[in-house]
Amino acid sequence: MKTFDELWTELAEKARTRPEGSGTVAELDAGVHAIGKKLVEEAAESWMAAEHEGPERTAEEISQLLYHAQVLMLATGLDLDDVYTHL
Ligand SMILES: N=c1c2ncn([C@@H]3O[C@H](COP(=O)(O)OP(=O)(O)OP(=O)(O)O)[C@@H](O)[C@H]3O)c2ncn1[C@@H]1O[C@H](COP(=O)(O)O)[C@@H](O)[C@H]1O
Repeated sequence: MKTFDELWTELAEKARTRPEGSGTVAELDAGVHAIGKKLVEEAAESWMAAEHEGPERTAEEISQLLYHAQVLMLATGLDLDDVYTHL
């Protein structure tokens, strides 16, 4: 298990060091348009899971939504504080 902040630290490091085989690096290379599509897809899957598939599947989809949100932040050069300032 990892927290949101721990995932951010891991993904930022992947973006910086670009290790072979990283899905995050591949997604960053695919660009903002492709990442945005994944984000919307996971949002829809979270919604569908919440309505029809129960809390465990919903949590899984939301975790993927958070992952893709972080990848979009990395792709656009945002840091956590840039987002937190709006909370
Ligand atoms: N938490 C995640 C995570 N959540 C979602 N995803 C990606 O989002 C996809 C989920 O999308 P889908 O539900 O559509 O499932 P899918 O496998 O894409 O299905 P298809 O579209 O392939 O049919 C997964 O396949 C992963 O590519 C994630 N990829 C990585 N992480 C974590 O990010 C860290 C870095 O990962 P790497 O960059 O791959 O080393 C690790 O700690 C990982 O656990």
